[in-house]
Amino acid sequence: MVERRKPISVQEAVSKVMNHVHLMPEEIVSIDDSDDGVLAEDIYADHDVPPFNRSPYDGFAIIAEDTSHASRENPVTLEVIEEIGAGDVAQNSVGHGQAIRIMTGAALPKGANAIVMLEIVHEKNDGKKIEIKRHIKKFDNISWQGEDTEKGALLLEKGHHVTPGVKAVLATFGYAKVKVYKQPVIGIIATGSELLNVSEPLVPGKIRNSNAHMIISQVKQAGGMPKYFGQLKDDLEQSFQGVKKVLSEVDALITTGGVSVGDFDYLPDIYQKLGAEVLFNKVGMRPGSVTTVAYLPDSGKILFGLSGNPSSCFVGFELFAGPYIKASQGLNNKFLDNVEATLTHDFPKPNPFNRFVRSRVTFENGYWHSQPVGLDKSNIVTSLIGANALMVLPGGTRGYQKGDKVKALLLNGEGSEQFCL
Ligand SMILES: Nc1nc2c(c(=O)[nH]1)N[C@H]1C(S)=C(S)[C@@H](COP(=O)(O)OP(=O)(O)OC[C@H]3O[C@@H](n4cnc5c(N)ncnc54)[C@H](O)[C@@H]3O)O[C@H]1N2
Ligand code: MOO
Ligand SMILES: [Mg+2]
Repeated sequence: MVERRKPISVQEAVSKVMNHVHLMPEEIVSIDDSDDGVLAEDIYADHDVPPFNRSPYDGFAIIAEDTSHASRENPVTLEVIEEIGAGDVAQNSVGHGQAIRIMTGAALPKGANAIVMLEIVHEKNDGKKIEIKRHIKKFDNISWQGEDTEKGALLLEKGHHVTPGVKAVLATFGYAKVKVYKQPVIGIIATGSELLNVSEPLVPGKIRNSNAHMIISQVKQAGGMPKYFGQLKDDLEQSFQGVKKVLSEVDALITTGGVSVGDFDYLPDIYQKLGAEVLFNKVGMRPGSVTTVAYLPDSGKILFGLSGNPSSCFVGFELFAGPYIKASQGLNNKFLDNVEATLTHDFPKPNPFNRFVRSRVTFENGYWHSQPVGLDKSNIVTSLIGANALMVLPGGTRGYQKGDKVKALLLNGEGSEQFCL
């Protein structure tokens, strides 16, 4: 008798996975090894930025009041007493009738209260004097100490992703080394006697293994370190030994294929032989309804049994494995962003379960638009080319029409702290 599985909701399945997240330990890495990592410490400003008042232009530091009567007919002449570049500090202070030639980024000399740009002055006497033909306002063109950020400000919270901009901030505050979470090592195994390696020619009955390569990329995008262990044939004992052997080398394991109720779908038996607790093996969603997640109580390691069908495998990863990997690396924004979009085409299929339609969303004139891409079947691979979102059509709904409002989960967004459908 075939096993009858009871589906649980997507939300419930997500919470079960999240309840089993194993947070990775922290490590200290050099700033340039922190790219795409996740901060394991809050970052505070330990000094003002900029740390001193400075010139935002190449020009002259002056006392603004000296120009109060300056005009085209009646220019004021100032004596240039020194020149400083960025990194220098003026030896002199600016007195009335004086100016210091100053370059962008140099500290504002004492006495000066405005900067006048090079283009505005007329230089005389080999640059020893300058003429100004207009009134310069007090505090014109000064980049003030602390205008970027003030000492003591909380700039980044633990759990923030390290981006190029974050690295600029880390460097500003002297973080030659940064505390981040270790990347989880995610094992990947493809199962199925029909699978050929990507380099092998097609032979009758066989197909090339596309899922493993897709998952390697998805793991990288989620911040994990993929470790690919190759393909296993549909043989229970060999597959069991194969899975068992790699478990000690990974923080979590993803398999593809063999999770449904077929005669050669051995993952359920493998979980049993391993003593794993199955968190769920049927989810009320399409594609990916057979996505299975199991947990090893002894080691705390989680096993993602993604479906063999390429689109089901993709969706199962994005909804469950991706957020798990991000959460285990301490990332706050672990879930896919959710936006409201207008459907650009009819989608007449009814939705007995929540449907996650591979779609392309665009942002035009202030609104999101969502267009389904390719054939909406689990075994389709080419629909994954153009998909940048999963459009969510709730279970129990009839078809949708062009112009209807739908939700879409962004595949390349910044992520969200909450999972919401
Ligand atoms: N009687 C039932 N049959 C099926 C059910 C069901 O509920 N009752 N569920 C269907 C659904 S839904 C899906 S999805 C698939 C899931 O199958 P499995 O996860 O067990 O995966 P396999 O049987 O191993 O393979 C399914 C399909 O995918 C191809 N495949 C497998 N691995 C790869 C790979 N690495 N790269 C590319 N393609 C792969 C495989 O050749 C099969 O065509 O089960 C339905 N059946
Ligand atoms: O996992 Mo299946 O995708 O529901 O077609
Ligand atoms: Mg199967």
